[in-house]
Amino acid sequence: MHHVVRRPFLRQILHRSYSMSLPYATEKQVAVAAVRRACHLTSSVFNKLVKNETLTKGDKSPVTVGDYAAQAVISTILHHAFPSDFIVGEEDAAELREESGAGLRDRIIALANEALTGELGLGDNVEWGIGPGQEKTTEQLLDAIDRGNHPGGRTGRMWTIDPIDGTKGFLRGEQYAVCLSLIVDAQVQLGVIGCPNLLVDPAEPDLGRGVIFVAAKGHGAEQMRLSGANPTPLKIPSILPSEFSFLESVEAAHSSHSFNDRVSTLLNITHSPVRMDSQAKYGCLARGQGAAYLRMPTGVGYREKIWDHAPGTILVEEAGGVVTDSRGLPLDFGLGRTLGENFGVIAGGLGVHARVLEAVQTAGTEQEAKAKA
Ligand SMILES: Nc1ncnc2c1ncn2[C@@H]1O[C@H](COP(=O)(O)O)[C@@H](O)[C@H]1OP(=O)(O)O
Repeated sequence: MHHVVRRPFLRQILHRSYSMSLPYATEKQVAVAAVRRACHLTSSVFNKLVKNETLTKGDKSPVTVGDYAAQAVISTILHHAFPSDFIVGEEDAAELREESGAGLRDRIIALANEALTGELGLGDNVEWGIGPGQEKTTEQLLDAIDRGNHPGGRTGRMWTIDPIDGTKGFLRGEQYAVCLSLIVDAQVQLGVIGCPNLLVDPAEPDLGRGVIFVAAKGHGAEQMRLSGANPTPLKIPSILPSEFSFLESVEAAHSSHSFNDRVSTLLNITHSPVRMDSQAKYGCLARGQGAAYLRMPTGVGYREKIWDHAPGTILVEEAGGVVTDSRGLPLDFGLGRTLGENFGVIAGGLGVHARVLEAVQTAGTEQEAKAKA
């Protein structure tokens, strides 16, 4: 009798301390498992279709194949674990449902099923629709891709998926990222960024490549191996690095290199910027590689997408840094699928961010004066 009375109480206490320690513990496990499988998928697409050039001329780009298949995998896992959550994903399956899309569709379904049915790994759970024997039908996988059509907004639980962020880097065999975030009532609660090509430790190249960055609101940021092993907390150094360099896009069309040059000059930075595709830049910043990430628009009209910044923003903030737009305003993830009125992105450690913001505003004023003259 004594035993029967005590057990629920104990369970209650255990549950309370567990949920106090990490309110989105299950979401974190599911998100890491989904990103890990998608990373293996995109690496295998690269090895099969890009490196070995097995695509024929009429085939769709390997990016398209990887993008669709990775979104199908992540969305399927999320739907099994959290059936009522919404998803804001980059892709929809309209093209794959057309008669002319049959070849592409078959390839994507095969890849997605291969990724979903792989052996269970560290922390995996069969209830998330993964593991041997868990094949899905074509219709189920196309529906999974289409579930990414949520318009976003200020209220509710929604996941953002960018199945291959940094498509140019993916094709060059350089950096790209598989990105996932959970947003609740417009606040990012969880961010996971898988970087299959990123060195585990730039100081020790022998450790190899393949990293997953994870951050949960109020609970810090960490880096782990693709397998989930070796979770290591991340903290942006609070002092100004002696070798200050910016992280910036490789693609000049995505971020103004000349504006960054001017900001560097204003800050007396002598080191060249580190150019890298995708949200791997946020990951590098969070682990102290590069002092700030600066992304200024190259023209008017392009609106940044929430899936391109939600995981990176929480990662940098949880590592002790600050992320704002070029006016110093927080990024607003509650305006729909884009960041709306936010103009540019500045990310950096606490002190560094303030200095970069000041220099960005000076460079902006100069630019406006020049345009008027
Ligand atoms: N004109 C643009 N300005 C800023 N970002 C852009 C622009 N065009 C595309 N992007 C986005 O930049 C991201 C990659 O950024 P990075 O240069 O840091 O690797 C992609 O998600 C891409 O979106 P999309 O996938 O719609 O092409």
